[in-house]
Amino acid sequence: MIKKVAMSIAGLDTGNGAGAESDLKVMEILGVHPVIAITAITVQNTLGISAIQQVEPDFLKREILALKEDFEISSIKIGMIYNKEQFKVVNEILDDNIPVVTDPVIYAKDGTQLINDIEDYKKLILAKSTVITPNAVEASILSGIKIESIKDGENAAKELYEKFDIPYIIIKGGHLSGEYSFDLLYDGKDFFEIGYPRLNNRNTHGTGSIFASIISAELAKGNSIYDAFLTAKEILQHSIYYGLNIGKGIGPIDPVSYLEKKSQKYSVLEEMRIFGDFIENTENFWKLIPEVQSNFAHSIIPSYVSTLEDIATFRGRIIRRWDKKVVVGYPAIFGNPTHTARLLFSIISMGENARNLINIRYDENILKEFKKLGYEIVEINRDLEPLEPEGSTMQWIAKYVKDNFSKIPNVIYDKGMKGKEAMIRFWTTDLQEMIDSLKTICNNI
Ligand SMILES: Cc1ncc(CO)c(N)n1
Repeated sequence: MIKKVAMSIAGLDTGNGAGAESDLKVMEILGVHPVIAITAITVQNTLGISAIQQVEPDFLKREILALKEDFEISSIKIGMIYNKEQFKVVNEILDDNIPVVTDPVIYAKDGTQLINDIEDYKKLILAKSTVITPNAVEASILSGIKIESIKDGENAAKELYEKFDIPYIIIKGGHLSGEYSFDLLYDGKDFFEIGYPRLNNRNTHGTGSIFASIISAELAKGNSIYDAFLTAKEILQHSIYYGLNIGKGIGPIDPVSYLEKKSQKYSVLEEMRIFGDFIENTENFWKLIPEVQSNFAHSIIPSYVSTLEDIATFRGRIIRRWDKKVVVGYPAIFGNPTHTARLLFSIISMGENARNLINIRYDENILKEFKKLGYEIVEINRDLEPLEPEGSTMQWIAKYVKDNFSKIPNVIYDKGMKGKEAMIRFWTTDLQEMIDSLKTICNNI
């Protein structure tokens, strides 16, 4: 196995939010092998930086040379780099044939200065970069142009492009206001702007480092700056959404969640197959299927669920045929707005650790079996359901049960009403528990 190798020249954040560790994390996720030259150790947690120990310039040089001698480096990312002496060392080893992505982290979130000797930095580091990724504040400092709008950002990008002869300028608009957060890329000819809905999440530590690392990793793999920019925006949005609420201050964003969610979705599809096999091979299962047929909703780990896209159901439902055969309507798909998916989503939104939900035929004997298995059962009276808004029944059921019983029992049934078939809905956390319970019921009815 061979991977591209990308070098990160950065400070170490003891709290593992920004800097070298965040570079490591996200580059690994993107399939690049990161190697690190540490410029400084920062004593840092979610509350800020309390001390900085810089690495001697000579020692930094030895780190970089050891890496360059051994590996074929496909891109270099430069983050915190402390002072003039360090700039000189780095400047000497920069090679025109290797893309250099520079994140001018002049100040940390708490205001601590991470890069000193700014005038030297401009000459020795900025001007040798292929891409720079300042936020609006940093771009203002470096260009001398105050940035309060996208138009200002475009002017600052032009100024930086012309003054320092940097091929690509990216200015991040996360610090500006507005419903959308825009970043812009300037290549000397055109502006490319990407906006995502602004997230109000508090835990945003590491955003800048991770953004630049994604650009660097993507360039190392040979992707274009334009594709790298798209990838960075997408992963950043995801990582901020799932930012970690740990520590007493501003917690780290979580790029690992991007991979975690993808792999969970794969497991969910495999488990849909397992559940489908169980249904099709279980005697008497047809007795559980109502007139409107059944479906089964299965979710990724509830703490990762953000929309119906995180819940799978069978596109063709679970059908009882005329000859009592039960047929599963594959494929399993995510984001299908079925009753089962919407009810499971609502139950999860109420804070329950629910992952599986099936609707089955209303029958006193089936309810008795659930009771025998030890489940708590609740009846809801659909006469109480408000008529408006239409299509919100599943949300209403979850809220009604939660309000009246504080937790949501695993078996919820109603006796129907005009035009609505009576129904039992059964949810569990554990898939095997659901299979075992349904198997027992099928054996006994
Ligand atoms: C080590 C380090 N690099 C970069 C930043 C900027 O977020 C930080 N806080 N710490």
